[in-house]
Amino acid sequence: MASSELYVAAAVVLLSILVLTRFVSSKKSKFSSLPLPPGPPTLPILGNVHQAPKTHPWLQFHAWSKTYGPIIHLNMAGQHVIVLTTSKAAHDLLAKQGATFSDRPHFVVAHELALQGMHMLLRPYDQRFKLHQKLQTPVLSEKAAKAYLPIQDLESKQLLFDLLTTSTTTINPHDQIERMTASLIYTLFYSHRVRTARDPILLQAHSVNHEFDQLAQVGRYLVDSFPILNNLPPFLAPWKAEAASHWKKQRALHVGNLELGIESKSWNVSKQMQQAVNSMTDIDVPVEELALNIGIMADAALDASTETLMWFILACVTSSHGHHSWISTAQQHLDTVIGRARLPTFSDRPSLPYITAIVEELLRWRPAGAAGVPHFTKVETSYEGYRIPANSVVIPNHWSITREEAVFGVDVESFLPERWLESPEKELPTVGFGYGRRVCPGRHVARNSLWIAVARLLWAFDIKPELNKLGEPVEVDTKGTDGLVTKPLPFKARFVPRGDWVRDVVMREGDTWDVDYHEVLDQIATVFR
Ligand code: HEM
Repeated sequence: MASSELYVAAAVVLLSILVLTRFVSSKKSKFSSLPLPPGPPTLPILGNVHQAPKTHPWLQFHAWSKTYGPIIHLNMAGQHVIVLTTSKAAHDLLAKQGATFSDRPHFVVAHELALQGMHMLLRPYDQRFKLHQKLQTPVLSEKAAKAYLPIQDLESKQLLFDLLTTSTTTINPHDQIERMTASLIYTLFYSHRVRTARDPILLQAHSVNHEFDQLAQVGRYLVDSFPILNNLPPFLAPWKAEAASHWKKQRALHVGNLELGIESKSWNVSKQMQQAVNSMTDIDVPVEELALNIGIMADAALDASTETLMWFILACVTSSHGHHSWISTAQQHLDTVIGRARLPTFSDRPSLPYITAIVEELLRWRPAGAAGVPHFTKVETSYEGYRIPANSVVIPNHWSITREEAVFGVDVESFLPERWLESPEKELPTVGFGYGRRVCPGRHVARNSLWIAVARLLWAFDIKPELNKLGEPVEVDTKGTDGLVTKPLPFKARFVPRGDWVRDVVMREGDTWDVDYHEVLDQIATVFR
């Protein structure tokens, strides 16, 4: 028998045994008299597998929420999946019961083998995770984020310059936006400014992340559903070689970047975190573990920030030819508060609540992680009279949470910044960054990046749809891609300067390549002393 056939035969036998044992092994517990949360009807053994959405799962979860309510139970061939569809349910479980709901589902290939258990987003909620969270907290705190504003100021000026000096006004701005977000993160983390979207370090990160995404595809490896298969010898477990090869690339990327940061002449996050590790006398943190903490943080920052800004451009494009007035309202505010002789700055923030409302609305209208990032509970518990079994995957479905009509109003599909300003007595729940002890630690840095970019882009440009040969606006798809980070499908926009004054200011201030950013970084260091 060829080894692949042997593998399939062994896998089928094990699979049958395991599916059966999952069903017969449920023991009585103090919650066993409670019903499971409601959900779509199931088939024997398969449960809801046949209804599992193949792409864009958040849309099907949202459709189910209309029938089954704020907490839904799915049975994926014995794997319990709980989908939360309201802010209240997500807060009650993931935040208020954080000690129970802060784990992550176990990915054998993508995490345990290919990342040697060191992927920050996928780490189980254990002592080692808490150690790494403790290393991250000071460099991502609100206070630290404030110290990073000069770098965000620099990179957002450069963004305007780059957009203004492209050869044509009709472009897909992804490269310019990604350059800005990458440069912010790589400057802070490694003292490395990114000049173009073709920077070799950025391209290497893309290539490694692309391979990782393939390994992390749900359902690609049987061993992810049945970890016991990992005990098979390597010749029956081809995923082991794939994962080992991937680990070498991850290690090379992140350790290489850490070394770049440590060897640089200025302050950066790598040096700051290395110093924190050195001061811990009782704990050993190997170099690759520190490198992955920083590197995965950089990856998490890059994609989510870039794509949220791409959704902003798309919101402008799809709003500019309708009756929507949020763009002109924002520009009136900018004209009144800023005028035409200078760029908006962070110190204008208190005077520009409408821009802040646009940022919140952006995070609501198109949450970058539309289905959130799954949490996991190892222990059984209950909620609102329902049993939540041990070993459940718990999905905070951001798409439903951001579309709760009782909270946000009936026009949830419209981009309406006003909803964040209209009822200050009834504060809306902020959305998009997850919940509880796994909430995005980069949210302060992210909000600042979004704010300055949104304010400056609206100050400088009318962002309009591409025109076809007949001079009509080209339709843009607003559904976006599948995946952990939901990206707009490629589209083009016209960046039309709002007047000659834009050119005057941006040409004067926007070319930042001569700025001594090492000096700016060394200023940041003073916050940590
Ligand atoms: C608009 C930009 C961003 C969005 C929408 C976003 C969103 C998220 C979400 C939804 C999660 C999962 C939370 C949960 O499990 O409940 C997350 C986790 C994370 N984010 Fe962000 N993020 C953004 C930017 C950033 C930035 C700028 C950084 C770092 C500088 C960052 C670092 C991380 C890390 C390290 C995690 C893993 C946390 C954990 O598993 O405990 N993110 N982010």
